Amino acid sequence: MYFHALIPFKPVNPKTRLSCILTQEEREAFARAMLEDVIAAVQKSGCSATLLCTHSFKHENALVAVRTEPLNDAINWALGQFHCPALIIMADIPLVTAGDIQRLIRTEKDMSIVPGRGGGTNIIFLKKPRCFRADYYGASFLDHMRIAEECGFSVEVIDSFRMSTDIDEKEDLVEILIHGKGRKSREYLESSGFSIVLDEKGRVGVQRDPHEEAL
Ligand SMILES: Nc1nc2c(ncn2[C@@H]2O[C@H](COP(=O)(O)OP(=O)(O)OP(=O)(O)O)[C@@H](O)[C@H]2O)c(=O)[nH]1
Ligand SMILES: C[C@H](OP(=O)(O)O)C(=O)O
Repeated sequence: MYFHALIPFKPVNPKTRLSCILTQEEREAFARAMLEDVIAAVQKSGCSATLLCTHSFKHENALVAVRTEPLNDAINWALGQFHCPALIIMADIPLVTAGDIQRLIRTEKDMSIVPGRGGGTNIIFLKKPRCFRADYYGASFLDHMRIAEECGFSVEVIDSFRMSTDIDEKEDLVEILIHGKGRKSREYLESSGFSIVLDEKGRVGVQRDPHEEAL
């Protein structure tokens, strides 16, 4: 089956929730590294990619559409252009694999969806994208389930650690350091001096070599 992946991406001043440990320039490089991981998985799954970018951006393996309106408006504009099944996948889930994506697109339902932690939505696969409407932010998983029902879509909810792990906060970096073997995002963190550390209660966190800190 031919399908297309839509990857929203903010190349300028992204991941502000990581400002406590990364400068703007570093956040831009890190967001770009996570994007590379996502594009690699998308391409390996046999899917072509379009980046829906807030600012001008170039990528050798993806088409780019620059859309300056808010995220949901930009996605809904894009969904209206599709004549084939579509995947909406966020650029901050670097642990995703091609096999994970194939699991989504093999669904027998009209739509498959991967929740993010805290009520969000990390990936949606739509056989009829033009009928759907995206509603990210807040408890978007519930909103997307309701919209699917309004559209009359059958839905498969996919439970996957790798796809549910979106990287928003400092604590999330642990998952890349532990599970991100071979990923550009892990390479970036390691080359920037990040490593895992245990606190006095044995909980796993991240630390950064003070010599690598640009803040
Ligand atoms: N096209 C587009 N993509 C966006 C926009 N805001 C975020 N994104 C992308 O949507 C995905 C999820 O966004 P967030 O987790 O909120 O990322 P973020 O806005 O960079 O992070 P914070 O500043 O920490 O909220 C990522 O792939 C972002 O690059 C936007 O306004 N337009
Ligand atoms: C844009 C997206 O929204 P959510 O998944 O929280 O609805 C996100 O912040 O990852």
